[in-house]
Amino acid sequence: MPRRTLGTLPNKVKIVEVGPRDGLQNEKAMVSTATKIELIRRLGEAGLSVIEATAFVSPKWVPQMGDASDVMTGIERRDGVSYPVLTPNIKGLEAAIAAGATEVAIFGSASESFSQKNINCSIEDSLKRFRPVMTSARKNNIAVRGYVSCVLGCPYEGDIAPDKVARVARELFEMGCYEVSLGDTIGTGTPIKAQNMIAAVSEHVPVEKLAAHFHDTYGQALANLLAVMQMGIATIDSSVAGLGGCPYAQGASGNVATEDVVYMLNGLGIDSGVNLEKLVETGHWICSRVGRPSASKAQLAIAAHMM
Ligand SMILES: CC(C)(COP(=O)([O-])OP(=O)([O-])OC[C@H]1O[C@@H](n2cnc3c(N)ncnc32)[C@H](O)[C@@H]1OP(=O)([O-])[O-])[C@@H](O)C(=O)NCCC(=O)NCCSC(=O)C[C@@](C)(O)CC(=O)[O-]
Repeated sequence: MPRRTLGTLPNKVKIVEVGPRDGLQNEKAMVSTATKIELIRRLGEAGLSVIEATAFVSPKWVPQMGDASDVMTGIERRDGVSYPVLTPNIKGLEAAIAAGATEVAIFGSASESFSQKNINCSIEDSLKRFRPVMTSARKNNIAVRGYVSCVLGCPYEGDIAPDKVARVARELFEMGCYEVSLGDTIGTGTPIKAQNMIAAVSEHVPVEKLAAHFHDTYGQALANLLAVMQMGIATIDSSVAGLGGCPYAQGASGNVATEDVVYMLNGLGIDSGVNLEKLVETGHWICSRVGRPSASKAQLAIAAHMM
């Protein structure tokens, strides 16, 4: 039988694990700093090479990230693993550097309303605010990643035109972000919509510099990922056990679960460097710690055999 293919897919995918930050930021009950540190350790042990550790944001806005400095100074750093953190402004960057961060992320939005709700300023002002962060990061040898939220829809404005996404992504890239992560913050995207958005953005930012950051609110995230991988996307953001949601996007569920992504990649013969069994154990462990069921289908299925 001829071997079936899904078009051109990458040989290797880099997973950016966002569970300790995006996954936990929306938890109502405070998760202890020790649990966060242990989660990051276990994720490293499972083979994740990029683990977004925390966010140096205002604790009044996101109380769960109020222990950012303690998390960053408390983690055990593994060789070959990077631990980026969110920094919305210079104050965040300075605190992140003081806590030993070597990589940060700035985060903007393709939606004017979401920008106001999330970071309390317009898109234009956010870009102005990011410039000194970039300059200072460069001086301190800190790598900077960029995020664009609401790339496939906004909780306040509905549809977002791909050219709006492309504009913000281009600004972040031209400012010096080494990679731009495109967030389907509310998970409303579907595969063709996701491909159209990537087509628009990749006219301005090389596709190998883009990452897909898809939430799974409508169960579309894996389908959307496969669709954009066919266009050359080889960096995927995901969250262990599918934990998460955005404090400024009511009803949005977590990122696509890392376990589900790794299971799909394994089935496609694509290397991610992640040990699925160890990841499943980690997903099981963090769900028991935060007292919620896993949102990962693969985790539930595999754990049923393992535990
Ligand atoms: C950006 C601000 C700070 C503006 O908030 P603001 O109120 O306009 O800021 P401000 O400069 O007027 O400062 C207000 C207070 O916050 C303090 N402050 C100011 N900056 C910091 C800081 N860095 N760290 C700690 N404290 C800070 C500052 O010192 C002051 O304290 P006070 O004098 O009142 O005691 C605020 O809106 C904020 O922190 N927003 C963060 C919201 C957030 O974290 N959202 C979730 C992450 S984004 C996301 O999830 C989407 C993503 C990335 O995953 C992709 C996707 O899925 O789409």
